[in-house]
Amino acid sequence: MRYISTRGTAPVLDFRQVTLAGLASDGGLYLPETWPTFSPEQIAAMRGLSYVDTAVEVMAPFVEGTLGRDDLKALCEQAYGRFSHAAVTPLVQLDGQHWLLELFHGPTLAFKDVALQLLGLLFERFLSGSDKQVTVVGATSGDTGSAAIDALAGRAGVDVFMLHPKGRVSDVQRRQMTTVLAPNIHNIALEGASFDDCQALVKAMFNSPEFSGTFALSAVNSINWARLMAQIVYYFYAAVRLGAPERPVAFSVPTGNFGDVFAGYVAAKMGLPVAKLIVATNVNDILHRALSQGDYSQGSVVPTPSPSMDIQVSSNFERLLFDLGGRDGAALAAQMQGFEASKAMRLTNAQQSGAAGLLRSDRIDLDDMAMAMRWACEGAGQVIDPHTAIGLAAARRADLKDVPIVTLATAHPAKFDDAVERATGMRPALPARVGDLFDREERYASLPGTFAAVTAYIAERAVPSA
Ligand SMILES: Cc1ncc(COP(=O)(O)O)c(C=O)c1O
Ligand SMILES: N[C@@H](CCOP(=O)(O)O)C(=O)O
Repeated sequence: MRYISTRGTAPVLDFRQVTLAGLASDGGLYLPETWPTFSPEQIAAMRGLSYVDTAVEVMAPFVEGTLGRDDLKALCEQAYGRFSHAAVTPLVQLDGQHWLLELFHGPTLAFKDVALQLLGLLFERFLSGSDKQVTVVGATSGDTGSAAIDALAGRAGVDVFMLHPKGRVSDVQRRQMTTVLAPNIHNIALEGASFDDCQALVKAMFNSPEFSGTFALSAVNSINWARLMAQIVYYFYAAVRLGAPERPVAFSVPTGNFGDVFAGYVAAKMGLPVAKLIVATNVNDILHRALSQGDYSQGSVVPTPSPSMDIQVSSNFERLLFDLGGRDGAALAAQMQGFEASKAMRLTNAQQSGAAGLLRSDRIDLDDMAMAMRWACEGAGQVIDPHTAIGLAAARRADLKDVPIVTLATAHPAKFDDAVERATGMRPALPARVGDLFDREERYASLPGTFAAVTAYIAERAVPSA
């Protein structure tokens, strides 16, 4: 499989190269040159497969030329062996139409583990035997950071510099990052910053010829294609269990950086019968405005009880616009450069109507979020986190008849215990597997959110490429 950039001019890469590369050198994002597809018979043959075997079927076409099926299977067994549920991503029925797909049974209690446990092993595999030292620069609103740190702590050949917006992640999220004291892990809390500011700094580092020429930069955010590839798997796994390919299934996805829902879009391109993908946002609703009105204009970020979705520039939306706009790299580069200059853009008619076939969106406010948490708790005995509640609220008012709707349960409720308690009166306990999180020493740097301050901090600690 070969990978191309959304902006058309970066070199074409193979899977190993794209995994280590992160952002493309033309500022774009990598994606496969063509979408592999499965016939209904091939999808039907996934019935009864374990999560690992489903993962091998779904991901094999993307790693072709770099990893064989046996190697891929061994990596998946190792990655998903750390999950606390035998089904890895189990389905839980709420009522006659609604299901939760629990994605939080990994080591750091959020869906990010599904991809990052594998990505950590891919880094190890692709760097072994070389003396290359990779500098991972990442931005997090809480969950990517903890999952990436768990996956990469102590690994040879990788230093991790993780930026988070100071005071805008939950206590559990922060501690999951800052109590990991491995020497290759560096947490940076950016003062007065939002996740968008952190993400913009990361992209600026990739786009700086001087900085990216000095360090072998790599990414663990969903700008890295391998992240999305691993997330496609659970759409197949869930839909097949609910009757695909004969019965189409809809998914409701709590959305911020548009990575998780883009993985669902790819599953549909690969032949999975997806009735609808519901893009559920909180009040930081740039994606809802874009999909419902064609207006992709950046507002300022409002802090909410679903902090991981407090995002107003959704990186992976670029991948969707590229695919829907006929894969014209030059046109997309001009559109994105216009957005970067003015913080606003209109979707083209082709992009808007292309999206409308599969995607619909909704914006969920605080009251609707709290109501969904109470409904799940009182009606179905399920305590859910605020992000999942946003997905569930959108699913419940989607008006899709006769179709099972699966809401992606993206985080364990205990990661957001204060918000859950406020809405439901129940305070979820942290699972034993996270251990004595609140007794451990924390270590992180607090820095002003400027390019100069952050790059100076990294340059003092990272190993320059040869
Ligand atoms: C718990 C949780 N739910 C939902 C999201 C949104 O996912 P995405 O950024 O892939 O749209 C995130 C962050 O990415 C998250 O951490
Ligand atoms: N919600 C995320 C934000 C980063 O998203 P990513 O999927 O692009 O890594 C987080 O928790 O950090």
